[in-house]
Amino acid sequence: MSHRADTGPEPAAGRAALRLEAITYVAGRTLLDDVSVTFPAGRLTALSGPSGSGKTTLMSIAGGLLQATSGTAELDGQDMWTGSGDPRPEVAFVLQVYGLVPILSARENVSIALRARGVAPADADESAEAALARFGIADLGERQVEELSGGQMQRVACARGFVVGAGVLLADEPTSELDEGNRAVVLAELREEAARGAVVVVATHDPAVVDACDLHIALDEGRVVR
Ligand SMILES: Nc1ncnc2c1ncn2[C@@H]1O[C@H](COP(=O)(O)OP(=O)(O)OP(=O)(O)O)[C@@H](O)[C@H]1O
Repeated sequence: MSHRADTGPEPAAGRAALRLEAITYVAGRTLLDDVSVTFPAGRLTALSGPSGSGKTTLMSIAGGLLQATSGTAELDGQDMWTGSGDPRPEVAFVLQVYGLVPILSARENVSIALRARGVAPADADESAEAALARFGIADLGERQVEELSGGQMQRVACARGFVVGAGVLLADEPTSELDEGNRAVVLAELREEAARGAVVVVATHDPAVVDACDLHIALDEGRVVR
């Protein structure tokens, strides 16, 4: 793990960290093998590794979407697995396949993340618009998601993940469809979320994204290799 003390804010004293201890995940074969990693609050952590190395599986366990076969994933001593596959409300994802509702508008897709957390619809819509603006797509709010390009969809997915102000933000390849300018925007926003004190993890194949992070964990064939 590399520590770049010269970048990013100092994590607030006593902030929570997301700790994964001896995580093994078996689905026909062993996809994760005795993985122990800590994702600190207030830091941007890159998770790299070849395609199929287990990044998405590890993030799914870290966020409580998937139950590990053995081992623990805890935030401040609290188990991330709630027993149902529904993540805790403080967890937000930017998913690789976006997970957007194609027939809803961009704004509605972002707004529902807040409505699901009990935010009143008008307030949720207002925050959704602001979140779309963070990613330079304020003008696409009314457009149905199925009419958008891949990169535009990815930015809607970012807006939906970021709008929550989550304690734990898990972004799976959030820049894979983006040009350099938009990648820089997403990186700056990830940095902002960490500065707010969130645990921020970004799975990526992109060396420029790894470089922009404070910490770097690499997987290969389900094992931590750095
Ligand atoms: N539910 C499942 N059952 C069986 N195998 C699975 C399951 N989910 C993922 N896999 C396999 O586990 C391995 C790790 O997948 P994962 O999606 O975690 O990798 P990744 O590092 O995120 O890859 P990529 O960079 O391509 O997104 C792959 O070989 C994949 O085919």
